[in-house]
Amino acid sequence: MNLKPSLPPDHATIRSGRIGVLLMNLGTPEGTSYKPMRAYLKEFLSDRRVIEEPRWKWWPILNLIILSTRPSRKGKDYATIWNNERDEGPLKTITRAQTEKLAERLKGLGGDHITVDWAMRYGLPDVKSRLKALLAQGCDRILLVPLYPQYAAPTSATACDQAFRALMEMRWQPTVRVAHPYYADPTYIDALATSIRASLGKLSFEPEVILCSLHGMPKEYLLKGDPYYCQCAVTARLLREKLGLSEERFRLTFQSRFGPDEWLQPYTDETVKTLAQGGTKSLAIVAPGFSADCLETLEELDGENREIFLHNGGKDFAYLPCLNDSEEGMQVIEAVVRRELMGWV
Ligand SMILES: C=CC1=C(C)c2cc3[nH]c(cc4nc(cc5[nH]c(cc1n2)c(C)c5CCC(=O)O)C(CCC(=O)O)=C4C)c(C)c3C=C
Ligand SMILES: [Fe+2]
Ligand SMILES: [Fe+2]
Repeated sequence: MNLKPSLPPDHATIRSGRIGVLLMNLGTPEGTSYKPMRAYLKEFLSDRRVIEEPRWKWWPILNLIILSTRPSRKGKDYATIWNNERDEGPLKTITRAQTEKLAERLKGLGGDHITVDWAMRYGLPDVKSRLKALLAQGCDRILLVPLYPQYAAPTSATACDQAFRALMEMRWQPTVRVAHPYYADPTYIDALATSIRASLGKLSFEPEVILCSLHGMPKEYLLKGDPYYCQCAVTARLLREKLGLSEERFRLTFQSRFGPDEWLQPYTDETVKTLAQGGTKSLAIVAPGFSADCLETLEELDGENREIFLHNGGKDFAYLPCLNDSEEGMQVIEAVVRRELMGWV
């Protein structure tokens, strides 16, 4: 029996049978001058997953106040960490490197059936165009990997929203999976501990206190049910136990507060100041919530918080780098992806 339908001669040929893995991170401006900075901040801060204020209330604050001053101010901050060789933010450089290394590491798994790509929630390369590129290559199964160890609506959910919005326009949707947050995965905790020990080993001093600084979020989002705070607390506890440190020496704090509302506490900058003023002479900060170093780590932690510590009586300060595309970092991303691909390969 012939099961093949007879197709009209102009029937579209659509490639299929491949698996796509899309690494997704936050995004970065296209340049540090006013215009690209404004475009980036406007896209970011217009996202209802990030700012939950009603539109009528938020629109004038954003357009008349924030977007008139913040682009120039933050542009100067970005300029201090910019990758001038590639003319891009470090978040892009590192996410691209993670993608290339992951593709290499997955070669044994799916032969040449797997394509690994990357996209940014805000700015470029955008999620929709990278999804379309995967489909064009014949990926009819796609794994979305938000590169955030801890789930938060303003990061993981909005990246997935963006992917789902693109899927809404497709006649033939791929089968889609979303990687689970990996905040408690032993591979992640082990990788962090190994990386922290190695970084500490290179220092000329032993820090009295290590701050485990996670990106903050309005406290209200936690009260409304976002699991981010609890996942951060689990990561910090597991990491502290793995490193064998007391609660006094290894402390969870939250950085990058934005706007007048209360955010998750304790705040990193206030803790740094209080410690320095209270006589702590040596301090290290690690930021395990970021899968790649970026403005929030390189400028805010290694720049601003270093200044705060040294100006308030501190003597020795170190910022310990993120996992990035290091061997440990790649072990984590590979483990997450391999687990989520089970049943597909
Ligand atoms: C205003 C609300 C914000 C929430 C809520 C928020 C949550 C959140 N963000 C990250 C990760 C990153 N944020 C980064 C930059 C950044 N974040 C906000 C605002 C919120 N973030 C702004 C306005 C900016 C841009 C810089 C600035 O103007 O201050 C970055 C760095 C991007 C880069 O290019 O380097 C990351 C990464 C997480 C994990 C999170 C979780 C709740
Ligand atoms: Fe942020
Ligand atoms: Fe910041």
